[in-house]
Amino acid sequence: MALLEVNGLGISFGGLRAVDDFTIRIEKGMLYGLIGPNGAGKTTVFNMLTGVYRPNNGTIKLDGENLVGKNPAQICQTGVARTFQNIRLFKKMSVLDNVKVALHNETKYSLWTSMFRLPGYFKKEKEMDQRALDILAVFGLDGQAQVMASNLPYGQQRKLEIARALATNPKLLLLDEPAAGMNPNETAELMETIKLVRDKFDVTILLIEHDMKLVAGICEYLTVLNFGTELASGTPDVVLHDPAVVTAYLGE
Ligand SMILES: Nc1ncnc2c1ncn2[C@@H]1O[C@H](COP(=O)(O)OP(=O)(O)OP(=O)(O)O)[C@@H](O)[C@H]1O
Repeated sequence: MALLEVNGLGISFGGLRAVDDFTIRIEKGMLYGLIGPNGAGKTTVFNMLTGVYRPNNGTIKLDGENLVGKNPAQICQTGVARTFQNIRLFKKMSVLDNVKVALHNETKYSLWTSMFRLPGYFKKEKEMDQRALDILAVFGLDGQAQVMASNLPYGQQRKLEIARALATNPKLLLLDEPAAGMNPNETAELMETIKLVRDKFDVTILLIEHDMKLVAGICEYLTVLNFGTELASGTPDVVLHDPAVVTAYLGE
């Protein structure tokens, strides 16, 4: 059984069929790319996978568990985490706290314990500090744990977003244009980080990206969307040379 199985997914906004009959299977541990021209429906697919939009048609299964009809918090608990096209960090919070907020997904101490700061509270907080620091270390951000998120350079803010998503302990990580706004050096570094994340956190990754160097460099399989429907699917060397895909990108 594939980790993610999506069949016949579709959604309309008024008269616009934004996504139609979208079908995808992603095996555990895969690095999968979802690409396509602007407005093709890629982010809408992410919004359906994460419960932001409820699809009009189709099924979504993660490890065999149905996701359609669950809300975003329930889907996060099931094991799906995401980052956004535009950075959505808690800008006035420290780097460490940005990650700790996501760890609260699994904190189990009682309201009583936290209100009265009982010993269990401090023990749990210390454990969480350490877990957050361990995650940050993978991104080389542990040294900046106390820095305010908004004071990090752009490339590091993007990494912090990925670190925060990982703190929810996902099976499936969705990255929406992780290289957007990055310079070539930052993008090259990000490519290594994404590969490291997949291996170190034993996570499956589906990413949307316009940077074809990144897509060709790290994705093992691709699906191309165009006007809400699948244009092509396959390995990058085949898909990126497909004349229909080239034409869609050039807008001919
Ligand atoms: N909430 C909404 N209401 C109305 N139309 C929407 C809504 N969300 C998305 N759309 C439309 O659905 C289509 C697909 O949009 P989407 O953002 O998924 O494209 P995309 O492939 O992610 O594009 P980009 O690469 O530019 O981010 C667009 O025509 C968009 O305007």
